[in-house]
Amino acid sequence: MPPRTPPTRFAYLGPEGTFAEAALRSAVASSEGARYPHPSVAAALAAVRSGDADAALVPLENSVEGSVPATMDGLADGEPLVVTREVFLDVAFVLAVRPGTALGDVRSVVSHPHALAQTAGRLADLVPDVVPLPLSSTAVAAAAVAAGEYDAAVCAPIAAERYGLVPLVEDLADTPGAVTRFVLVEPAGALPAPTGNDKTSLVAVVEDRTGALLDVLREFAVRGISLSRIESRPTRDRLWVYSFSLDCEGHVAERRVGEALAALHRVCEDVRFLGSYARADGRENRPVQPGADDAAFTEADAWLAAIRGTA
Ligand SMILES: O=C(O)C(=O)Cc1ccccc1
Repeated sequence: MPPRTPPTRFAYLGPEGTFAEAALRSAVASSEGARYPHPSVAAALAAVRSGDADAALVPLENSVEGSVPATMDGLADGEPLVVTREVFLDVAFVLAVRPGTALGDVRSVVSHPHALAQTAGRLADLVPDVVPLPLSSTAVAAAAVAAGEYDAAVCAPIAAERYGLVPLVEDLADTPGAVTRFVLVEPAGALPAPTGNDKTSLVAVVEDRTGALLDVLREFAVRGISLSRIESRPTRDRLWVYSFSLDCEGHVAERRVGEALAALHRVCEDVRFLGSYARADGRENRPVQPGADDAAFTEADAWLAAIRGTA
């Protein structure tokens, strides 16, 4: 495999001050490339697809709220992209206002839907008469409050500072300790080398028939591959036809994972490979079961070749 050219132009869900920017900063040093804010997840992914950026850092899921649909769907559809890295970030929210605003003055609250969902209980207590409004990111919300369009934003402390706001309430999350999983996405073909502790992501579209999901799961189970996430998403273009978005342990370069993907390719309507990348959630993959490691596959190949007289 030729060595990959590391990305140097990074798109992210902007503007400055988003959690996505913080995740990108934590993963990629300034000396390794330039960061370009984009107004939406779709725009950041489009920048990679058009070649304007080499990679995009976007939120994928949150430990409290679940997946970010814009990212799930943006990866499942359109020109293929792959995840080359996952980045975990602790998120802490503040209720940010222009200096001088008191809680009693707050008539509107804005933020990213995930931030609003994770602070819904506290907001209901603090500003019961306000119906929070979703915007494309926490930092765009902070900028809109600074511009006087709304009274308060749910955002990162750093975003409040960046837009000249003050934190009226700190530690706003209903569930403390929430973690968001971001992914670095590159054009299809980028494949980091296996590290021995990797994950593989994919989307499988199955026919509407009895046992279709079981057929998908079986291909992993018989090869001793553990799944770390599975969820269904509507295909959108076909009514009541679903795709399954999943992460499994292992790297596509490993035989058991490669063979599971090849088997899915045979039995599913469609399979989209979404990348193999180093596991970064602080956990270790389960030990590979006896008979499921690469050496066992190679030995079995030799055995079969001998039977067929092709050795
Ligand atoms: O809007 C942001 O700052 C993002 O990066 C998306 C997001 C929103 C809420 C929690 C985690 C990530």
